Amino acid sequence: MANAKQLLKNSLDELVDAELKEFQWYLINDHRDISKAEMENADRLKTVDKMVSCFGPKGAVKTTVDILRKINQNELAEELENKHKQGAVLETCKSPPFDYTNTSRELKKKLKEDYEKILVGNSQTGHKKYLEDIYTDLYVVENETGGRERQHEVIQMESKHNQQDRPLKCNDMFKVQPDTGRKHRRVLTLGIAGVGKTVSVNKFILDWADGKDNQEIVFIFPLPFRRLNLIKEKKYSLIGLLNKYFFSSGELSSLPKKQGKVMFIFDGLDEYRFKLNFKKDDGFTDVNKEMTVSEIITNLLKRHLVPSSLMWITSRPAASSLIPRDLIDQVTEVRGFNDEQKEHYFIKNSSPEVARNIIGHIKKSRSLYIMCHIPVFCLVSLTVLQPLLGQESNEKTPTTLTEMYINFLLSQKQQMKEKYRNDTESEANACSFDEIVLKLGKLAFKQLQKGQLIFYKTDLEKCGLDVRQGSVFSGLCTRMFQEENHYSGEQVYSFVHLSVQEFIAALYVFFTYKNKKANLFLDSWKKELKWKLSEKPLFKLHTAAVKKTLQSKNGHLDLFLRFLMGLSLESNQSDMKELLPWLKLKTDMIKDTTDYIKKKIEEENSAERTINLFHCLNELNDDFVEELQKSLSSGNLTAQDLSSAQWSGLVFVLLMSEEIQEKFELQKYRRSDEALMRLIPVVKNTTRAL
Ligand SMILES: Nc1ncnc2c1ncn2[C@@H]1O[C@H](COP(=O)(O)OP(=O)(O)OP(=O)(O)O)[C@@H](O)[C@H]1O
Repeated sequence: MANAKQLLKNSLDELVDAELKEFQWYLINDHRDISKAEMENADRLKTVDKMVSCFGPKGAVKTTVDILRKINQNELAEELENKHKQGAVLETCKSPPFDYTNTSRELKKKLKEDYEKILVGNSQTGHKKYLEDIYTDLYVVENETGGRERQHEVIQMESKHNQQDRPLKCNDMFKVQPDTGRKHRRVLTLGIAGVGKTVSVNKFILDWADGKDNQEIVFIFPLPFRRLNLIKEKKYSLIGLLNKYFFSSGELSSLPKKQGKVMFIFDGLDEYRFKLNFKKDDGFTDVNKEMTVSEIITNLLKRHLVPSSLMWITSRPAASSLIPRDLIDQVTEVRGFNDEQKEHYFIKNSSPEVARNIIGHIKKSRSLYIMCHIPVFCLVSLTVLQPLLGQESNEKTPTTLTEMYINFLLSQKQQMKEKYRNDTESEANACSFDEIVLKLGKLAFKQLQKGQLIFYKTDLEKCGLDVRQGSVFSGLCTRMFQEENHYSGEQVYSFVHLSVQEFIAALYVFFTYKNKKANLFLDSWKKELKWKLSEKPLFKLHTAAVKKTLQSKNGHLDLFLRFLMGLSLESNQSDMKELLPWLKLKTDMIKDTTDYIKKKIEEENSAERTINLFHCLNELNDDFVEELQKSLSSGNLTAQDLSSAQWSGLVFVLLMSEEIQEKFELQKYRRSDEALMRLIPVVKNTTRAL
């Protein structure tokens, strides 16, 4: 029996050249993923290959039938349709189960190449390291009730009874659970920014591609949301999408049907820019049917498409509610490094001597040591502290998020200077680091507002950045997804880590306020004028930023807001001056802002948002512990209702607070045994637990 490619070739052979041209014209105009250039000199064979790689075999037959009808080749269309149907029937009746061994091997080879190295966001421009060399085990827990919706409070409280977080190995996440004998098929993994979700996913993929674990899975398809954003509203069949990303010659024509043989990994739900509509009752079951990426995702999750597949989704907690919890079998949380893992990270990522110095140094500053439970802070600490290690005294150790990132940028500046020291041509680049930071800031802010985390050359140019300048990429911004260039013909860029984009965006907003007297949240000159004439412009800027942040459904401005608050603190501004020498210093009052945030905390329903507002108060050096206690006991932030990820956030913000070191009024928090358990790290660090 002829395969789809042969059938298509036979049909196109029947067309004369002018008809073929007309056929290709429809192909280009009806399907945006086939470009004019690709069809320019394409003969029949090339046209067939292109269609199969874009739409998959079944989709290509359907497309051909449709176009043949449009060009009045109805008989040919019918013949093709019938022959293809007969073939499909024969195949299901007679053919033995499809052998996926070679396709699986090919996928493993590709994924190994793609995932064996990760970009390490330090100043060695776009430097990649072997994942195995930097990877340190993370603390991941199983948490069945984490982040449940409020309407399920009763069930949540019941199921939480007697339940504790269980540490879990990522590689075991989809295996039969030893205690219950169950196998989870839809897992949602939560974790705060930079805690290691992407790295965990990458390690899982690499271990599979290397043949080390989870070998019963035949295909793993990593589809990061960041990359899916690039597809925009373009329609693909699932098979077409997989062929586009993983099989350049379009050889994937079907998927294994047995349970657990195919796995989809969607990393970074918080970064997805399109709506996921779970209410729409589309029920698409055909892997060859063209649909939007959002429809592919919702239909996979609702078990319409490839119902036997495994799915792993990762997200920052603020965006986790975008997926209805009844579609998820298991929620897990990446908690970052425990103390032992932190130290192991530094040992693995530097020489033993340097590691000893760094560990000694961060241990002296309790807050910094705590912050290092987040791997991206370990990375920042490594970058910031390495150059300081030669000196005897380590004057100022950063203690807040904002201080850490200011220092991170300063160290980038220093390293860039050293890099270009003997390079006269590039010296100019090194000198204008501050200028580059502001231009990158403009880019970061504009794009962050739109929820855009990857940009094109034109976006960079609009902000005055010349991509040919090597320094643009120095540790802050990087070229990414090389394979995308292949399809779109355009280079794609992003910041080395989302938190870097969030920080630089805040720096830009603050600098524009200070030096240009402008409020970037205002959209009309009338509002701008009113703001300029107001008595408290900084307060007004802050309130606009808080409002905007609270409006966001997926919390995409949360970290930005924390940075903006941190930068407004006078003590941080002298460090910033080193970064941006022409920054105008003037003391601003922040009391109005802290009062406003406290008012918002009282009004806010979402625990995530409330915790972020507490973080903001902490960045502003406010003594907010009283406030937090009030929130917990008033029921506004009810202790029993907090999910695991929310507890982590709360404990983190408590540990960061200087106030809590002095005294910690345990009785005010003790609403349940569980609450007490969760707060143990806080108690341990308190000099006097009341
Ligand atoms: N297990 C690990 N071992 C070593 N380094 C790690 C590990 N996990 C994370 N890192 C470091 O921290 C950085 C941030 O981690 P990652 O991108 O996985 O965070 P994330 O949770 O996906 O964050 P976000 O929500 O902001 O995307 C990595 O680029 C890496 O340098």
